[in-house]
Amino acid sequence: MKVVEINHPLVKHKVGLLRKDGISTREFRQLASEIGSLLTYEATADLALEKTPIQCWSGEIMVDQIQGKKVTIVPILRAGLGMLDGVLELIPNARISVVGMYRDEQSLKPVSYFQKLSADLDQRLAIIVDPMLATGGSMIATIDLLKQHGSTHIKALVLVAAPEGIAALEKAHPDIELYTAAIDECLNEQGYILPGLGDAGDKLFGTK
Ligand SMILES: O=P(O)(O)OC[C@H]1O[C@H](OP(=O)(O)OP(=O)(O)O)[C@H](O)[C@@H]1O
Ligand SMILES: O=c1cc[nH]c(=O)[nH]1
Ligand SMILES: [Mg+2]
Repeated sequence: MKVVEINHPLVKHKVGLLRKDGISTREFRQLASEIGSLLTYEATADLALEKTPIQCWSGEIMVDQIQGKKVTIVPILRAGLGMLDGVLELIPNARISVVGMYRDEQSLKPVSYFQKLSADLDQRLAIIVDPMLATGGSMIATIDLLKQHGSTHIKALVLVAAPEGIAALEKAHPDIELYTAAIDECLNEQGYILPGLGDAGDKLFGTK
């Protein structure tokens, strides 16, 4: 599995701000979205281009356009919504496939509760967004679902990844690519990432 930890200074700076205890909902939302944009920029660097004729002011010319069907962005509810606007800033014509998944607090296993996927998944790049890769269970279940519906080209964008989650993802889906703004130390006994961000969904939605 290709794992890319983004070391761009803007990303590192923004992740540092995200970790601050007592951060406001507004600031957490803004930073999650901004880092979502920066991760998207990196993750789309290898998209294939094709030459297309256009009428320019100076006559007909050939310009570069992204090849193939439109990308589908896959936010994992709830917390993935916090990165969606940032991805759409760079890919405004993307399709969106919504997957509802929460992690059972006791078993730490993912529980699926909603799905509404784009058509023609077999012909689109799928970019999954979720701030946290902890045990990896939610991401693995989402990729299982996308593959069952035909996806073959998948990239996952997360703000913070735990080594345990990366290892589990690599075992289950070695063919995907993971882009993360930080690889942290470990999980605690409750399955939270250390040092991590705390509960990203609660921080984005102002719950708890
Ligand atoms: O890698 P895992 O161990 O599966 O944990 C990560 C998942 O946990 C969080 O979601 P949560 O279950 O808190 O749902 P929420 O987004 O609705 O808050 C997070 O946004 C991931 O989806
Ligand atoms: O650290 C973690 C782990 C799972 N979900 C979160 O929101 N944070
Ligand atoms: Mg949560």
